Order: sequence, then structure tokens, then C-alpha cells
Amino acid sequence: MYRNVTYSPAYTLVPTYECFNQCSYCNFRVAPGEDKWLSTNEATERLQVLLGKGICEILILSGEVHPRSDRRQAWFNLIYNVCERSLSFGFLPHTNVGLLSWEEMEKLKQVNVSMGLMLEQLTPRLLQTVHTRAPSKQPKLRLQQLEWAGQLQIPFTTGILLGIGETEEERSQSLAAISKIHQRYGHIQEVILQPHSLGSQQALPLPRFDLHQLPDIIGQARAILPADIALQIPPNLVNYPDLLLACLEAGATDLGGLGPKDEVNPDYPHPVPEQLRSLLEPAGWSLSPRLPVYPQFDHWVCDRLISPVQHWRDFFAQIPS
Ligand SMILES: O=c1nc2n(C[C@H](O)[C@H](O)[C@H](O)CO)c3cc(O)ccc3cc-2c(=O)[nH]1
Ligand SMILES: C[C@H]1O[C@@H](n2cnc3c(N)ncnc32)[C@H](O)[C@@H]1O
Ligand code: MET
Ligand code: SF4
Repeated sequence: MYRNVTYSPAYTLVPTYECFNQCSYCNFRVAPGEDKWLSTNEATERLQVLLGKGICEILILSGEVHPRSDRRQAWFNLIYNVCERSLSFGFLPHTNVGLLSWEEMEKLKQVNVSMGLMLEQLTPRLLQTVHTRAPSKQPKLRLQQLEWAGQLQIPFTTGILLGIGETEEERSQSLAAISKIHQRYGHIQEVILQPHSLGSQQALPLPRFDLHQLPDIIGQARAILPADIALQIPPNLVNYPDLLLACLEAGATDLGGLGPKDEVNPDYPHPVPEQLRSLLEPAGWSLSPRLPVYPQFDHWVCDRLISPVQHWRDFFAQIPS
């Protein structure tokens, strides 16, 4: 019998690429003030053409405006409006725009079925290396964000970035920290194991992450994380058929949001589901679409999100597998 792997049919909207952080591995960022922000009208036009294509998730992914900048409010309003507009078309928003205040998270919960923020790594050592100029990447602040998400009952996606200078032990400590927060609040729906991948835009070339470690790391993550947390790996960054299959055997359960462009790693286009199926099915894996909120969290979504979530559950249920 087939075992199942999931993915989320997704489209990414980027309110702005400008970011006050400078993570040295980033291929996304442009300098503050040097990017033309997305307008709500432009977002509307992009969303319009997605209708009827089976795309369920709108991933709102952004560079960050400093919390004390006088442009912060405009930035936040744009994100909120893009989420609202996505909902008005019947799509389900998932926002990952970096660190937010409690109030900002509380507001975005009203217009998102789930949200996300990568822990990256727990060790503060990286503040001396890849995160020297990235104040948002302070592990304490990221943990606090995960904690707030739990207190606000927001179904949450987090994860770790692999190969940015962490040791094996530090990796386990990062996963243990995620596990601990989940034990307290029960809100982590999935953990992404994201191999750092070299791109053409990054400031400093880090050593390439050795992808062959991934199945072992997945095994370790499975042992540390509770079984109700899904384990996600990005198939465009794990772009060797045998390796991808080995990752599934090791315990990965999800392939994340797949769409026309990986905005974070534009040098690595996402595979299309049909392409993945031709690899997975002969090895005994079925591939099925999922929502950006996992079913066990449906009772946490805000009232106005209940009916679109139900619509998509029904829609995916009637697709023949
Ligand atoms: O296409 C991508 N999607 C990314 N996603 C999207 C993600 O796969 C889906 O939005 C979630 O699984 C919800 O369906 C992220 C979401 C997060 O909450 C946190 C980090 C990421 C990172 C990426 C990414 O690098 N590329
Ligand atoms: C949105 C998420 O994308 C991840 N991210 C940022 N840059 C890269 C890269 N070069 N390779 C892989 N993942 C990256 C970070 O973990 C961030 O939190
Ligand atoms: N800036 C946010 C973060 O790093 C999300 C996008 S990263 C390309 O957490
Ligand atoms: S990874 Fe996110 S926070 Fe870091 S520079 Fe890129 S956009 Fe900014």
C-alpha cells in the first residue's frame, strides 16, 4: 500500500524585498528604501489570475522594516491588506514576515489560517558570524515569538536552517527547544528542515551544506520532535531523486508550499506535483495536496476563516487519488 506525502499548492506574494537585516546567506534582500513595495492593486491582479488553478495557499513572505521605523505601520498595513485581499478571493493566507510584536501577531491571526517563523538555530554563536548584522535573528527574540504564537493559539510553522555554521549538537538543541515550546502550547504544526543553499545573490558564500547528511538529521529530528509535528523538506533544495526518497524513508512527511517560484531560493525552481509523482509513486509514495493549516488546528482559526477552510477541505477530499 502507498504511504502518503503532502504538499501545499501555493503562490507567494512579497510585500517588499527590503530588509533591515543582512543575513549573510540571504538571496532575497534588497537594501532599505531601494525596493518598490507591492501595491494592494498589484496583489489583486496577481491573485485574480490564480483563480481556478487549485492553488489554496497564499504565502506572504517579506523583508523586514525596523520596528521603530516610521514606515513600520505602512509595512504592517500592507501585509494585513494583502492577507485580506487573498481571503476575499477565497485563498488561505500563511504569513512569514519575520519578527512581529504581540499586537501585530494578534491582528494577523484574524486574517491568517497559520503563520510561520524559522528559529534558524538556537545558538547565539551565530550572532558573531552569519547574523552579525541581523538583529531579528536573536534566538531569544525568535523563541519569544514562538511562545507568543502558542499563547495566541496560532497554528505555527517553524524550522531550522542547516549548514550555517552550527554544530551537530547545536542542531539537536535547536530541535529540542522547538519540542519544548510545543509541549507547552501544542501549536507547532510543522518543522522545516531547510538546507542552506548557495544562490547567486548572497553577500558571503558560506560552504555548501552537504545534503547527504539530511536523512540522518531527519532521523534525529523525528526522535526529538513529537509525532504530531509534520517534518517538511523542500524538494527543490533536495534535488536528487534518491536523496529525496531517502529523506522520506527517514521520516519527512511534507514537501512544503510548491508554486511557480521559490522567492527565498530563486535559483532553485520548485518541481511541479506531476514531476514529483512520477518519482514518488514507483517507490510507493502517494502525493496529496494539503491546506496551510493542519486539520487538528481547524478549531483555532478565526470565525471568518472557518468556511474557506472547510471549502478547501471538501475540495481536496473530492480529488481522486
Ligand atoms: O517556497 C518557499 N516556501 C517557504 N515557506 C512556505 C511553507 O512551505 C508553507 O507556507 C507552509 O508549509 C504552510 O503551508 C516557509 C514558511 C514558513 O512559515 C517559514 C519558512 C518558509 C520557507 C520557505 C521557503 O524557503 N520557500
Ligand atoms: C524564510 C526562510 O528562508 C530561509 N533562507 C534564507 N536564505 C536561505 C538560503 N540561502 N538557503 C536556504 N534557506 C534560506 C531562512 O531560514 C528564512 O527564515
Ligand atoms: N525575513 C523573514 C525571516 O528571515 C522572512 C523572509 S526571509 C527571506 O524570518
Ligand atoms: S533572511 Fe529574512 S531577515 Fe535575513 S536578510 Fe533575508 S529577508 Fe532579511
